[in-house]
Amino acid sequence: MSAPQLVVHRDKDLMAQAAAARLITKIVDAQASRGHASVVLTGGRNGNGLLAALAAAPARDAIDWGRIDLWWGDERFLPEGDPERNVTQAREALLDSVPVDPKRVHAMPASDGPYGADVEAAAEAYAEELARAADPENHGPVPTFDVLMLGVGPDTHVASLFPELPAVRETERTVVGVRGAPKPPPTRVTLTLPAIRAAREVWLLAAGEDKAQAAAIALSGAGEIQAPAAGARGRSRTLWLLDSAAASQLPRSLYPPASP
Ligand SMILES: O=C(O)[C@H](O)[C@@H](O)[C@H](O)[C@H](O)COP(=O)(O)O
Repeated sequence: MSAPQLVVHRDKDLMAQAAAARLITKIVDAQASRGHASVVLTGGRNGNGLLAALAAAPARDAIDWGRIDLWWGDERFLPEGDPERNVTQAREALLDSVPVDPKRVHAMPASDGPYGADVEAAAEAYAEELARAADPENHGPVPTFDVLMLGVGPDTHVASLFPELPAVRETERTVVGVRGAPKPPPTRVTLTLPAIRAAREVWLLAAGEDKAQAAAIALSGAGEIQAPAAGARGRSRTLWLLDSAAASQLPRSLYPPASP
């Protein structure tokens, strides 16, 4: 696993715009070299801010929207269409504005879907959907995601992997149900660290003063059980995208060199 790389932008808006530009390039390159792209989206303010910036980006339609698979790192286990669901917010921010192939938008099950209120069954169903889409050559339980994005919570949680809770300790399953999450709503579906670490690249999004302590903890050697963001590593790249407020408590040794 590669050591995390850090890029710090002036403020939240610039971070979202720059991250969106970075994502466009990554997707276009993946489509050029492999014919398709596979991206995992994240919920939250930073995640949705990036999607909104992507929707407004001049180069947006350099992406072939019919050849991209979209997955989620986690989902709030609420009824279909609930405004608090990550997929609802992603549709509003971006997906309703671009011609994605609905069969390639892989939303996590809703609490009024085929599994009802059984969040573990919903998680198992999503794990099976991931396994069906896994690349035959690598026989892995999930596709080789080109980019997996994660917002970072003030407590260092990523996806719905919260410090010390059972989900962050999962070492076998790729998707699990979460009950009693400290961030409402309490019931969620989430990828686990083994699934996250199958991605080629993991991008962690942290903007705002309220992320400064979490970034400093996660990047200063904390363990993944106490600081789940510390365990979010990509196979070939782990990239932290911060704004200067979120980077304000980083050890000086970590802060990227000032531009010459
Ligand atoms: O369902 C969710 O809430 C998100 O998936 C969650 O993991 C989010 O990314 C972080 O909590 C950061 O959220 P903010 O960017 O809003 O701080």
